[in-house]
Amino acid sequence: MTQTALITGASNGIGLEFAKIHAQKGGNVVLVARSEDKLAQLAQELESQYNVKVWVIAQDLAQPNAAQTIFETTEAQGITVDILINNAGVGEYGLFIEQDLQDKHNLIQINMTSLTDLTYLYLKGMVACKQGKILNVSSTAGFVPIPTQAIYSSSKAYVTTFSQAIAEEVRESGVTVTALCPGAVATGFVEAGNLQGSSAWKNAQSAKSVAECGYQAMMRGELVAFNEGKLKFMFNWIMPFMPRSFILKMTKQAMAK
Ligand SMILES: NC(=O)C1=CN([C@@H]2O[C@H](COP(=O)(O)OP(=O)(O)OC[C@H]3O[C@@H](n4cnc5c(N)ncnc54)[C@H](OP(=O)(O)O)[C@@H]3O)[C@@H](O)[C@H]2O)C=CC1
Ligand SMILES: CC(=O)[C@H](N)C(=O)O
Repeated sequence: MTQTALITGASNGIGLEFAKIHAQKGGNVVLVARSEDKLAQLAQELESQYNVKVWVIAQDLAQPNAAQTIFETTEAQGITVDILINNAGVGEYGLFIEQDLQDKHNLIQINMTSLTDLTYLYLKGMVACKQGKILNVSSTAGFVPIPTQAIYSSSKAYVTTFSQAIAEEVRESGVTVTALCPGAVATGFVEAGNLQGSSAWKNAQSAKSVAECGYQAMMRGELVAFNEGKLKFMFNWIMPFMPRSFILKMTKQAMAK
């Protein structure tokens, strides 16, 4: 049966690659982002190249009602979302007290609140049908506190914890929830988050490789997925045993420009 995937942040980076992967496998796609022109172009390309159905929903996930609007749109069009990929997210760089508070509210809305709302709205139907998959794109940043990314790293800690908790809640239902925790990835995220020059991205991975890893982990129903084995080992078996003061010095240094 053709499965429909709703992918947020599908106009660029990792989300764009998720859309290509799913369409290549014959899946229908709902593309969500702000850039309607880019999404329309991508929709045309995917439909002609893979003979799948593609819908475009242009929505700003920084808006409080964005998730409800997206849900009402798919409901109104009779679209059953079998796979939800909450990929959209924004970064940050700088000392907390020097940040614009509205920008932080937007980051929290996009990275946490809209992700939560979309998960709530679509998970209910998946559990009722006893099938479905959710992939929440988190980050290795969620495993450690990061000076200059204080709210971003906290937002990803939320995504990783939230995803595991609801995965266990619905485990008997046939629905799986996966948190994908990439390391540095070479996308527009770096420029958009004013992160350019930070040594953390010196060995950034490709968006394509991260999406492939995340998609496979989602299909296997993994709880928490890393795109690199060394990161999985480090964040699961090394970092938890390090002194907090040492981790803070290490993350601060990694973000230094
Ligand atoms: N790049 C990296 O190093 C890492 C990224 N991640 C995570 O991966 C995910 C994808 O990031 P990545 O692909 O790298 O970033 P990109 O900046 O390349 O893509 C971000 C996507 O999110 C969309 N987006 C941004 N703001 C909004 C908004 N307000 N409303 C709706 N959509 C929005 C953008 O579309 P548009 O502008 O058209 O709205 C774009 O499609 C994020 O959750 C990020 O935290 C995790 C670890 C590392
Ligand atoms: C390199 C990082 O801080 C992290 N992976 C992120 O930006 O999400």
